[in-house]
Amino acid sequence: MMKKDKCVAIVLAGGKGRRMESDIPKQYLELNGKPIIYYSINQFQNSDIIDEIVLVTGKDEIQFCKDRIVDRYSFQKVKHIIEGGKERYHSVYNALQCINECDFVFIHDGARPFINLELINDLYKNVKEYQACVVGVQTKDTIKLADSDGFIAETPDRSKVWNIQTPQVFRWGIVKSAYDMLMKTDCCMVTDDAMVIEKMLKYKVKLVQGSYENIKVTTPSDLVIARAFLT
Ligand SMILES: Nc1ccn([C@@H]2O[C@H](COP(=O)(O)OP(=O)(O)OP(=O)(O)O)[C@@H](O)[C@H]2O)c(=O)n1
Ligand SMILES: C[C@](O)(CO)[C@H](O)COP(=O)(O)O
Repeated sequence: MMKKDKCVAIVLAGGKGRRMESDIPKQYLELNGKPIIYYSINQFQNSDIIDEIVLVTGKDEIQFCKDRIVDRYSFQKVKHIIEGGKERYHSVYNALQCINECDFVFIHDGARPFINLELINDLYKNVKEYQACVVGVQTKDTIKLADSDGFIAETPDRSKVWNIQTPQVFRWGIVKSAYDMLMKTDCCMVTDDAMVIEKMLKYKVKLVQGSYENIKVTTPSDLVIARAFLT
C-alpha cells in the first residue's frame, strides 16, 4: 500500500481495570506468557502504516513499561511513554499533547489485544476517505432501550445497532480540535473518541466492519475467552 502520511498510534493503558478485580491492572496480566498490552503494540510496531506510538499508562507503571515492554520487545516505534488521566478521555487528551503534528491518529485500547495488520490497513483506507472512522460489529442480540422504571421503552432495529470497538481513527486536525473543545466544557459522559467528534464537531464518523474477536478484556470471563482465542 502506498503511504506518505504520518500516522501515530495512541495505545491506552492508563486504566485501573477495576472490573477485572485483579492485583495488577488488567493490561499487564499475561496471555501466553506475554502481557495483554504487548499484543496490540506489536501489531502497530509491525504495521507499515504506523510511524510512531504513544503509550499511555499509570504514573507508577511508566518505568515498568519502558523496561519490561518497550525495551524488552524492542518496540522502537514507541516514542513516548506518558502518564494517563482520571478518565479514558483524559488519557487520550494527554497523549494528543505530546504529538507534534501528523496526518492521522489511531486511538486504541491496550486492553484489546486482537487487532491485526489487515484491520489497521482497512482503517487507514477509510480514514483517508472519510477523515473519521471507528471499528465495530453489528450486534448479535436484540437490543432494548429501557425507561427510568426498568420497563422496555423501545426496540431499535438491530441492523442499525453496532458494538463499537477500537482502533478509532481520525485526521489530526479533527481529533485535536474536538478534544481541545471537550476539555473546555463540563461534558464528562464520554466513553469513546467518536463521541467527542460527534458532540464537539457534529462530524459524521464512518463505521468500519471489524471482528467479533476484537474483544476488550474487561472482566475475568473475558480473560478466559482471550486465552481460548490464543490456543
Ligand atoms: N483513565 C483511563 C481509563 C482507561 N484507560 C484505558 O482505556 C482502555 C479502555 O478502558 P476500560 O476497559 O474501561 O479500562 P479500565 O478503566 O482500566 O477498566 P475499569 O473501568 O474496569 O476500571 C483500557 O485499555 C484502559 O487502560 C486509560 O488509558 N486511562
Ligand atoms: C472505547 C471503547 O472501547 C469502545 O467500546 C469503550 O467505550 C471503552 O469504554 P469503557 O466504558 O471504558 O469500557
